[in-house]
Amino acid sequence: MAVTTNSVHMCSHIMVAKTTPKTPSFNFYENSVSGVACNGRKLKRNVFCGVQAMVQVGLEDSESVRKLRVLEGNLELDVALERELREKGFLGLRKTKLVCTVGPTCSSLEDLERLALGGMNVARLNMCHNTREWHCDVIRNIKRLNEEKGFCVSVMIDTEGSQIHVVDHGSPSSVKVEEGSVWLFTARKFDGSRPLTVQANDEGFSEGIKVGDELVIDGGMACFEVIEKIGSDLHCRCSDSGLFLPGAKFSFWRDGRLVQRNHELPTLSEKDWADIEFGISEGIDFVAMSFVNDADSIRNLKNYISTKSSRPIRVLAKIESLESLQKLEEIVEASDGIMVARGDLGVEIPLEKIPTVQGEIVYVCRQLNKPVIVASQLLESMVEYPTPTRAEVADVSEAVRQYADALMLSAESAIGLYGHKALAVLQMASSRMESWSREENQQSFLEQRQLGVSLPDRIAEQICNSAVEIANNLAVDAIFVFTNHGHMASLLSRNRPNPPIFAFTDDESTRMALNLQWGVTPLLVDLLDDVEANIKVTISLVKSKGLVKEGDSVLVVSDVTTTISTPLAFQSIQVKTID
Ligand SMILES: Nc1ncnc2c1ncn2[C@@H]1O[C@H](COP(=O)(O)OP(=O)(O)O)[C@@H](O)[C@H]1O
Ligand SMILES: C=C(OP(=O)(O)O)C(=O)O
Ligand SMILES: [K+]
Ligand SMILES: [Mg+2]
Repeated sequence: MAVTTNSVHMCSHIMVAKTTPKTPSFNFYENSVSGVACNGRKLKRNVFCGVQAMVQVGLEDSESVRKLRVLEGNLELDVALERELREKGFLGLRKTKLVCTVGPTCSSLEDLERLALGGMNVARLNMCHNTREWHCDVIRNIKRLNEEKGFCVSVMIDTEGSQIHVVDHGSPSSVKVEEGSVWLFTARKFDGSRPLTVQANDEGFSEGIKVGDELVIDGGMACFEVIEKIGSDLHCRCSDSGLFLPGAKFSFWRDGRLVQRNHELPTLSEKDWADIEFGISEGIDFVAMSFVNDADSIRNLKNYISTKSSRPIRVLAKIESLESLQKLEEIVEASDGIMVARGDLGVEIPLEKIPTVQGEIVYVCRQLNKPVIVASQLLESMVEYPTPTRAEVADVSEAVRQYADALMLSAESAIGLYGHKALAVLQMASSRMESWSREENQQSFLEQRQLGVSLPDRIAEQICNSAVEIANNLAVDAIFVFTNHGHMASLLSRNRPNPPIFAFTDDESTRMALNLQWGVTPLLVDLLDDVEANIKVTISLVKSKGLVKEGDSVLVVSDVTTTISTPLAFQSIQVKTID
């Protein structure tokens, strides 16, 4: 079949070829995709099936056709992953990625190594806390583990952002609020703590607030009714007793709806910009931007980073306000990934809405092919106890069932005594739910998004959708993908295939970014210009590590250019049986 458009010539081949034991060449037989599928049975040895779509790019596009470096290679495989692979085999590999917040109880080299061995894929540094020097030491420790011990842990900084909250006076960790008691909320500073007085960090905290509005602390820790407003000060009577925790956040409600206020606080404060600058100089992989309210702030930061850093840094948008939910699609499109920041989100939307909103965010991210992290309070009780509540395990399992790319620990790892245990719980719960989902085969069909997507992108998407269907039907042991910027790897991941995806790249920042994508094991390898040679080299490298053996089958997807003099971009699928 050949389709000709103005600047792009496209022809698709579907081939099945069989080798004879002694000759390396293939005899090709034309066949159809349905002829390739073997209804879940394993391929016989020496059978080679291939589906290829070739795109001949017009001359004006030839510059953009990527060239791969020609170098015989060395395979960099994460040691924690290698261990897991040996223990559990390909199908047993955990697909859901794990993010750990690093804090005082896990910041030493030994503790970080323990977390890395326990499956931490990304280390998160919350710039709200501690000094830049402290964060610097942590980042250097992680880089050291990666370089010296062969781990592959990416680094994320999470900006402090600007938000209205209670100023912490260093008073007892929690203050009791009795029903009927009347409290003063003010932005005025005073020394030490004063009874029944709460200081807000911003003068505009009560702008637009009226007598009769409801003031909710931390999404329901305590509730007040505004009974008097004098200047910017509010007198409030407690209507539902509870607790004030340090740095408590508040939201105002009127007639059952959040009072949205466009206060003047910028998404990135001066301190945030300085922290980002610091992150760039330390070679971080991700910036998670707190309190994103529109796509512009994401685009600005991405532009800024591209002018300041020679190495790409992925920008993740934290969805933690009502406004960001209202502009979800545009924010997801503009960002490199999303964090469902349930802690603050639970202050701005009713708690009972969190599970469905989380499901929607995860779904939109998958549609738009962006990785998504489900964060906050997953195993909160493990901050104090060595075992989670059953409800927490159910919450973790639900996030895995929704096919989130990653799960995140916050205080559990940052200040808890059982951070490594919490990580093990995530590991076990996600592996269990993944295999259950696989058995249920609840692969939900992805709508085909056609609008606004260019033809080469659509080809890559279709190739990856078909590749995953073939991989699942043939029950191959693994999917190999050769990728420069991780695009094909993420399109494969988006289909949540049964076999693991091994993404070979020679770009270090691509490798670190792919650490956040469901089911993708990113490997750094020197790639050759020749697709067939890359396949040969990587298979033999993986084989030499004892990770694949004779009779195993792998499906290979590549989106690299050819060596042929006419510029050709190949996107191909092949199934190889190891011999
Ligand atoms: N770098 C750090 N230094 C000290 N404490 C930290 C650090 N990172 C996190 N924490 C602690 O862990 C808790 C949970 O982390 P996180 O959820 O990231 O922050 P927060 O609760 O402020 O939103 C924080 O409240 C804080 O007590
Ligand atoms: C992850 C979150 O952000 P932070 O911990 O920075 O408040 C959250 O609010 O859930
Ligand atoms: K933060
Ligand atoms: Mg938050």
